[in-house]
Amino acid sequence: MFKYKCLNPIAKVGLDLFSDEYERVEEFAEADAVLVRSASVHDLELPDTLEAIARAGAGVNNIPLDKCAEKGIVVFNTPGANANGVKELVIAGMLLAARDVIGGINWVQKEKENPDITKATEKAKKAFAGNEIEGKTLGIIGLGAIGVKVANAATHLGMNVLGYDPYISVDAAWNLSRSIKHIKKVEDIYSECDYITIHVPLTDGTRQMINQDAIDMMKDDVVVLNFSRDTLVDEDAMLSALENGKVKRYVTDFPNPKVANAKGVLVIPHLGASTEESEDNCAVMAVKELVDYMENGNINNSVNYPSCNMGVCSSVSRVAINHRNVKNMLGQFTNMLAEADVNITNMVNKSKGDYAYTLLDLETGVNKEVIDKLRAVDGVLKVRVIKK
Ligand SMILES: NC(=O)c1ccc[n+]([C@@H]2O[C@H](COP(=O)([O-])OP(=O)(O)OC[C@H]3O[C@@H](n4cnc5c(N)ncnc54)[C@H](O)[C@@H]3O)[C@@H](O)[C@H]2O)c1
Ligand SMILES: O=C(O)[C@H](O)COP(=O)(O)O
Repeated sequence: MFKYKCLNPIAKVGLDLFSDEYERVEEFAEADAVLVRSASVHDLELPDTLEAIARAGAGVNNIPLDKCAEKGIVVFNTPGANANGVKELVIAGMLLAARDVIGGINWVQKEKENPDITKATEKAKKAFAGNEIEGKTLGIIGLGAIGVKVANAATHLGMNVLGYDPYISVDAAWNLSRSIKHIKKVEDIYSECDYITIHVPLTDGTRQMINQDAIDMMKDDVVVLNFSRDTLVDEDAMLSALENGKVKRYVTDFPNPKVANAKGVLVIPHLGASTEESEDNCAVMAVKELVDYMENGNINNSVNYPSCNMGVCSSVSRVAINHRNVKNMLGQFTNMLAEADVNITNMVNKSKGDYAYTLLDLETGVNKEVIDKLRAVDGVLKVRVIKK
């Protein structure tokens, strides 16, 4: 029996994929596996029993990835599963910034008891007029699952699209419309675009990426959209730029006390992935990842451990070892098994950064003594007997 805990509500269609072998628990401390959306895991004490955390979503800055890796806890996310939901809201954000639709709707609410509202509308509407986005230039920083979808959709709306991503994946490049101009220097995005949207993960390298220097390079009346994370933008610099008219609108999906009431900022309450479709997609992908890891030891879409897939075990037993990426680990494991007279029928050893993972299929079962010896190897972080 596996125990799982949901730190946020997770769509039923995903949770229904757990078989009777899984029990939902209320206590984090009891969980073997955890499902989470944006709740912070940083301040939680990670129980020794915890094997895996699946983020039903893209951003993993709410999870202490290294701390988890160090405890042999594999962290997954669900790449692309909510990208369409975000793409649609980014397009909406551009349209809401281009014309004062929200100001107009608020005006109607104020005038709703006015019997002459029809006539008054025709006088008042010029205050809410704006521009069209067709023919304008959109710059996209980060061409991953979301950036690519935004880029392709914007070209269909008649925008000129410039894209910047020095680490673009082959898959993303294949999916990108050929009409998108590949930009090699991010400065060119800043200086050439009427709309700029940022779709990169929050890391120490991207924090405050849109800073005063970046804003200084932008065209007057630029619209900046941030559906990634608030701290990617120096919001003090952004508010000054709105104040002095350099930036026309800042559209953000991340309310905080600084922007919530600031003039010129359109603040959406983190709704990018809050569609039934995205929530379902993320939940299904996250649960499948957890089940495959718990039952087969396979790792798909982990952000702190390497991908590793040996399918379903057809040998007598399978052992999974999470360990540091240092030399001679495999040699020690195979020697120990040979000494115990256990034959290896299949194995995979993969690494990602400082961490590695070894899956071993064995011709016979292994006793506790061998498992304890494997656990005692310097650099081993976790050993799991997947199949006895
Ligand atoms: N508002 C929401 O509800 C919502 C929903 C999903 C994702 N997000 C945020 O959006 C981010 C992106 O999501 P995604 O699904 O597109 O992720 P992704 O991993 O598919 O794409 C991120 C892209 O950013 C690129 N990148 C990284 N550093 C860069 C840099 N310095 N300059 C340019 N490009 C860089 C990567 O190469 C990658 O292609 C997530 O990390 C998350 O923070 C928000
Ligand atoms: O990174 C993400 O996937 C988004 O920010 C969505 O977060 P949510 O699952 O809390 O809506």
